[in-house]
Amino acid sequence: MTTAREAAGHTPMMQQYLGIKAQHPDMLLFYRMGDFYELFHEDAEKAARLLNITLTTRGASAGMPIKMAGVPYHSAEQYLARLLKLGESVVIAEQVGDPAASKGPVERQVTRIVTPGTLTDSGLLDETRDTLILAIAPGADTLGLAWINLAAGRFQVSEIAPAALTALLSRVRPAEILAPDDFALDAPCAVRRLAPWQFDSASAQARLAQQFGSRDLAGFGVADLPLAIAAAGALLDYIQATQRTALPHIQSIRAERDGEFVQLDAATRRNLELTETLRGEPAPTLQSVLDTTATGMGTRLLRHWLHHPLRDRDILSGRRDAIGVLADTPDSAAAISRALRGCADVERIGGRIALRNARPRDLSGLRDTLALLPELAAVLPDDRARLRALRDALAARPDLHALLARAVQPEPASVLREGGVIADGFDAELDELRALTRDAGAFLLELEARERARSGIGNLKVEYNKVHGFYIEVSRAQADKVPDDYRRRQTLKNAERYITPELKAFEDKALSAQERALAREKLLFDGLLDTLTPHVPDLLAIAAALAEIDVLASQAERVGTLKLCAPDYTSEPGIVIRGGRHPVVEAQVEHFIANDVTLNRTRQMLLITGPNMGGKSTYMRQVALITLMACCGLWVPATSARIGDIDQIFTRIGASDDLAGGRSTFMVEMTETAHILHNASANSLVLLDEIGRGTSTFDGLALAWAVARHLVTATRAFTLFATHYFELTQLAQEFRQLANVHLDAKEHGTDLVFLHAVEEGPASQSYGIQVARLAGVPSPVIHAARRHLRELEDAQLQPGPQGDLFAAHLPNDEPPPHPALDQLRELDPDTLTPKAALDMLYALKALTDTAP
Ligand SMILES: Nc1ncnc2c1ncn2[C@@H]1O[C@H](COP(=O)(O)OP(=O)(O)OP(=O)(O)O)[C@@H](O)[C@H]1O
Repeated sequence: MTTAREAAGHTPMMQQYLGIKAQHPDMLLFYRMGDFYELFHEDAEKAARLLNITLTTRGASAGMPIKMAGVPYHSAEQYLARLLKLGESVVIAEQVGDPAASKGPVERQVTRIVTPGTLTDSGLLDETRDTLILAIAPGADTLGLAWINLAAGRFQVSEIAPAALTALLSRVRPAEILAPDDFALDAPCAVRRLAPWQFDSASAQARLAQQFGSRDLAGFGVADLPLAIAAAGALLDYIQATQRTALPHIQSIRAERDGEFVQLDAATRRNLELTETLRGEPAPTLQSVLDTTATGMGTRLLRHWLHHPLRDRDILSGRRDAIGVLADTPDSAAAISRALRGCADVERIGGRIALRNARPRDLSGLRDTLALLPELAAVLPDDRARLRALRDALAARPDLHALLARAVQPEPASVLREGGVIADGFDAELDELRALTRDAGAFLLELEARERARSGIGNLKVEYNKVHGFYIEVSRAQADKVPDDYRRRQTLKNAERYITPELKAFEDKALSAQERALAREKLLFDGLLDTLTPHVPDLLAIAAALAEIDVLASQAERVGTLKLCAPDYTSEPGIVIRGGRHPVVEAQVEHFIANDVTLNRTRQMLLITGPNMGGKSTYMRQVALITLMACCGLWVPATSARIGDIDQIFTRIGASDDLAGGRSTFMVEMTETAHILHNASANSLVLLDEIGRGTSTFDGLALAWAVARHLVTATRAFTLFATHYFELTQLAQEFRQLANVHLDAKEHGTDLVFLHAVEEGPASQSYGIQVARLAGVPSPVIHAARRHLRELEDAQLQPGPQGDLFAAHLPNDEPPPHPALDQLRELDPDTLTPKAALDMLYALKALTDTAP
């Protein structure tokens, strides 16, 4: 920061700059100078590095050369986009004073602050995903969270345990996080630090109530979430400070309910490649296979659905049935998609209207979209409640269309400052000013004819250019014939240019008419935004309906193309899928083999064995993906699917180390396993792929064995457990809830053919060496491996440590459950009198003395 004393030695302009910069020390300041935004000092160095632009110096201030880098005003947006992608925030200071009228530097003001999480400009936003900003207010053992999609005005809160933060961040995916200075956070996005006092719950309550125009927050169902409210208050203040305008489209706040979503942790979201591959690419993923939506709104909603699978069966069957109706009427689904292709991004336009940064083409796009709504409503089938509700939402605002049709030119200019936005006939004064400019042509022709006659100069011309305005041009040879009232304006090599009092008077009128017309257009445009602002909530409701119709129609199209079926939602716990396929792998192989799965209370865990490359991972993932798609209300790649209530999906798949986080491959594997064992319930779906392979064989085997056992007996989660430890298949003899299934391969001469069909029972062979040969491992190595394998197999026939490990050792290691535990399980504390409770305590104590 710069003190007044330090600033004193600087030029007046630098003093102004430093004054503004001192208010925003941790953001880049774009300081407008003529046609450039300039950055100075450290900002200049940073921008030069990040944007690869030239770093120069400019004069000196306080005896030091000033480092400077600049970007042209007209292409500033592309530089902004790059900085925001890198997580930087940018403060924009514009010239607001009149350079001609001001002594000293022109007055400048911060007009907006662009941050990664509060973007709303169409040029800067990614059309395919929501941009969100999230605030964290930490409490003793709870975190208050609030996040907002500013472009759409959606405001959400939640309170969670600190351990659940990573999962929530991987779901919400904010572009920017606000957190108090002292809160330790390692986030994959821009983090802005605020002072802890900015997260004050009491003032936040008042601030939010004022924003929503309500007396208190009782009506929003958030009153009992003080930390979440504190986060919401800090967030709202920050947004207000960056946008520097009212936020009329933020009208309510919603708390997420416990158990609303099927929970997925961060690793599971990644492993299932819902919207990004493990390498971070957008395809091939579940979204890339399913997304045939026609609008950015549809793409974003589908992405949101895939990341927010629900447990509310009414909503899910509503979506599923609507897709079914549209799939049965392919003509209307196609007509809907056609109409949607003409729709603008009403959600973001609505947001920009509210934030007063809408552009002319936002309004023409909105007008054209509103015009399409009746057509869309007419082709939307109405024999399902969900579709009827969506159709009603479309019928909302014919009056707004009429207004925009009258007010905005059919193809308005892209920016307001050049005019050509407001339609003729909308405003009498504008029409009159435009007529003055337009009629200039006729007047000038008439003047030219008159002056030729008056002067007798046949080639006299009346013309205009930007620098000199209007003039009469006469060739040098004729110059002595000009009348007396001609005043010389400019001398060229072969011609003289003149002005007359009449032409001067016309010039003043025409130029000022043009300027006044532009000012008038600006005024009318602002007026239009004023008129539209109170209707933004209606526009956002229309946008939500368009997005959902888009997703439903696109999924109806997918039903036929990808051969999907409608899932059944049952109250019985479990998952039963017939003819299931992996939607992404299926698109990549020539002939995909469909497989069944049955998981229920008597068949809780499937232990999957089979050769490498056999299809174990594919099979497990397809069960998770089909379950997840069903929990999004989508049709699924199977011939039938019955899905019980699933509360969470966990995956422990694939090896990856987290070197940056200081965790080895095995450590990551065990951390994820621990997380599953702590958090999975009897209604969870758990996928475990080759647990324990990252360590020595016996350690790994013993761990895998114990994990499987715990999941079957204690957690009772529906589990798919793929393993190369054949020894584990013996567990099926111990637990009837555990079944062995396997994938197989057949050797055809030197070839190995994978069958990809899931069969009951354990696998007989692993074919690891054959797969290694297919992969091109040199034949001496393959031969040596074969020889060694035979030796190992011979050694195994002798009683050895491995046999001991499973036949006798480990199972007997487990002590039988203590009888006191059984008594405790039977006990119902609510029905005990104090006396009985005391007696029970003595009885339990006596048991611990006698039992082993
Ligand atoms: N059901 C199927 N139908 C057709 N092809 C399949 C099927 N399942 C898997 N595949 C093909 O086999 C390849 C390997 O499958 P996957 O990775 O699931 O094997 P895996 O048994 O998990 O192997 P590993 O034990 O080496 O991890 C897939 O990339 C796919 O091309």
